[in-house]
Amino acid sequence: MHALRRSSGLLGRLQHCVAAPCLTSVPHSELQKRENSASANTNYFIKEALKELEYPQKLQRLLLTPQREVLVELVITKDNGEIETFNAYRVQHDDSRGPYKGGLRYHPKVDLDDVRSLASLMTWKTAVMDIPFGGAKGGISVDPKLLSERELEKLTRKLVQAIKDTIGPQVDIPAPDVGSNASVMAWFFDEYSKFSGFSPGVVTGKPVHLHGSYGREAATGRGTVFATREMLKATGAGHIADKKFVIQGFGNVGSWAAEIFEEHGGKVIAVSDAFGAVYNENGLDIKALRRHIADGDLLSAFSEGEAIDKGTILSITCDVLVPAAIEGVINAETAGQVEAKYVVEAANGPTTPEGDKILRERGIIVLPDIYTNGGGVTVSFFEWVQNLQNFRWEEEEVNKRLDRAMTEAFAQIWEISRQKKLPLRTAAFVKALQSVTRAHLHRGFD
Ligand SMILES: NC(=O)C1=CN([C@@H]2O[C@H](COP(=O)(O)OP(=O)(O)OC[C@H]3O[C@@H](n4cnc5c(N)ncnc54)[C@H](OP(=O)(O)O)[C@@H]3O)[C@@H](O)[C@H]2O)C=CC1
Ligand SMILES: O=C(O)CCC(=O)C(=O)O
Repeated sequence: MHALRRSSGLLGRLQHCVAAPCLTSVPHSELQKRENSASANTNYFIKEALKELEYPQKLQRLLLTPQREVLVELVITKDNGEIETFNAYRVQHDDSRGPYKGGLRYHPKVDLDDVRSLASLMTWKTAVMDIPFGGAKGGISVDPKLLSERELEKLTRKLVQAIKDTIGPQVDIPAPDVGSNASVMAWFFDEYSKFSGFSPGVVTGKPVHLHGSYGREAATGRGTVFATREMLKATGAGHIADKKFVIQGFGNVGSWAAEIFEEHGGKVIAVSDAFGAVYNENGLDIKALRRHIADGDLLSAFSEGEAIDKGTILSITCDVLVPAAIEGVINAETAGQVEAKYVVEAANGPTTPEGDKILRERGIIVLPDIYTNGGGVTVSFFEWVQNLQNFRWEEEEVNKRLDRAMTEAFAQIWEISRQKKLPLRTAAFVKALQSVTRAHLHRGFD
């Protein structure tokens, strides 16, 4: 711990970084910590793990503080000739273990505080999964459903033009998140390459025919299933095959997780999206449901299930509840209604500290986000490696490596949890904090 005394030098450098690259200044009100904000919730969980580690205050601050925050305004001309502006963010939390890495969220409610929280989660996730990346996240305050494809493309290209000097294949590598997808990543790659030459490694989650990786689209859902399998095994609960699952969110992560749970013999008895929910006590036919949605039909109109109020999804009796949509859904009001033995956090930040406390008191085991959904960034890492090598792996190879990564990370978290008698979330943060701290100490601060 001797080297930690030098952390004030690094803090100085970080403070400089925070101020220097902002393309417009961040409103002071935005920078103030909000009670119960997403970043306050994330920091609460980190601090809980820091109590186990007893690191000096300056080091704690270094681990909690993002290294750089970029806020830009994007202006596009819409198809009808009107001009519209959007706020966009990229927060780079920590790069001690490798280039910054994390998705781009296109959502009307996204703000700097959300992105700050999500960037921090990426730092701990890459460390938990032991892949050589740091943590970052980006977002645009936009409802992508209200833009035409052409407008969305323009907006993405404007984002690249605005942040191109702070990203790059060895610097910061974005990826899909809520509201963005492989097409967005293709535009991103194309626009960046205009400035820097052919650079497929600047972004992951690209279409498979355009330097994407087999298996990336399904990776977060598939990783969630592997994670659940390991948890059920370790806790003596048996296999996925005889379990009932309820999934909130039926986008990329939720729908792939549902399909792969079903492939493993699990019964997915209810799923929801932003507009509705559908239930079948014998298990929904997930492939048929996905086809139904791909045809443009409402999830709740699926004829092989009963439409239910989406507000009831968290309280349906099941073995495993999988929040796979948005933040903060399991909170002081809802945690008491959860009727599952396990909560598997496929979404980022679905449980607030208050919600987490209630689940713990009720003996419900929570598999934390920074591990559960780490399959996405793990296969993003595989994609990046393939891009650097100009080479392609078979899907079977990708999935096998993903399985190994999820299994090994679980074993380490489980061991810490057992040895230190900690909930899995705190154990995961302990593992991640130790790994990131070790990287900082080895690299030095001068
Ligand atoms: N994509 C990835 O690889 C990764 C994603 N994650 C996390 O997983 C979560 C989901 O991301 P992803 O699947 O990519 O996003 P998508 O945009 O593909 O899907 C989000 C899903 O959540 C639904 N949703 C939105 N609001 C609500 C609500 N209030 N109640 C119920 N459902 C709702 C959406 O419904 P609708 O379609 O009707 O809008 C949609 O089905 C996020 O927390 C994300 O950060 C984590 C790691 C990697
Ligand atoms: O694939 C990636 O690089 C990051 C995905 C992401 O944003 C996440 O894990 O939350």
